[in-house]
Amino acid sequence: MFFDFGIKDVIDIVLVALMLYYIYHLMKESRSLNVFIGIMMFVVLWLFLSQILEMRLLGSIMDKLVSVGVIALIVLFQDDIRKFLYNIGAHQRIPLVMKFFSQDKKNKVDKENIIPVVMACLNMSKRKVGALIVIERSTPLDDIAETGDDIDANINQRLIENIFFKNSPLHDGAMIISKKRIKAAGCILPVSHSFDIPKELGLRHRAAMGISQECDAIAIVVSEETGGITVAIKGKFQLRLSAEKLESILTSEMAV
Ligand SMILES: Nc1ncnc2c1ncn2[C@@H]1O[C@H](COP(=O)(O)OP(=O)(O)OP(=O)(O)O)[C@@H](O)[C@H]1O
Repeated sequence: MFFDFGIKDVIDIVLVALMLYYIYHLMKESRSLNVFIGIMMFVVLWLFLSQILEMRLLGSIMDKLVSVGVIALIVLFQDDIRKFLYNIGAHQRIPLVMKFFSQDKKNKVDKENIIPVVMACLNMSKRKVGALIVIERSTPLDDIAETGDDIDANINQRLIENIFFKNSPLHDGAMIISKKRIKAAGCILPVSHSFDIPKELGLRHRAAMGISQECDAIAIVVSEETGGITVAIKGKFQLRLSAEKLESILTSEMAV
């Protein structure tokens, strides 16, 4: 048995080790480290009892628990599994595939649409009007848009400012910009539970981070408290932006 051990087995072990390390990191981030340790202890005990000691009765009971446990884990960790699969998809994308699935070039938000967004953010920042704007890229945001109210209007600076005006019925929640249109407002975004977000940033920023972690959308926040403009892209914040910087980020990101 020992002599059968070959290069394939080494690769197998390395891949399993990498997978366990990745799961360990994911669970640590989502505060589920104790669950991970519990699962590992159960698996070691199961292998020891059923494979090494060959206890058939206990082994078969544990086999059944493992098959039910896998379903329970999928339900318990559906958000983390989703994030994990999204990360794999995002890293492995080949440019050609990306081109195939992404929006038509003519539907992509361009410079003409970026200016009104930037100007609206600048004005709202000066007046400390809170705002949360999400610009769709290759991942469709239809499910998010459905949580708010349909707008379907041209991207217009005054309309954006009007929507986020404090007494407007749609000022709460996020605005979705898709295919050169303001698609919806008052939308609910997934909130990030990351520990890395500075404590002074509240739910609006957490919601921007949440959507940017789940897809390739660009989220812009204007803080009601400080007037600061922040952008969240792929799980990273760029804080305290000037209008010029916001414009250059949007222009370069939309060109990708
Ligand atoms: N999940 C969410 N999806 C969309 N919008 C949200 C979500 N959670 C909170 N918001 C928006 O954020 C507002 C609350 O902002 P909060 O003061 O907690 O955030 P903040 O990050 O500190 O921003 P600010 O600096 O503007 O105060 C809500 O009134 C709502 O409009």
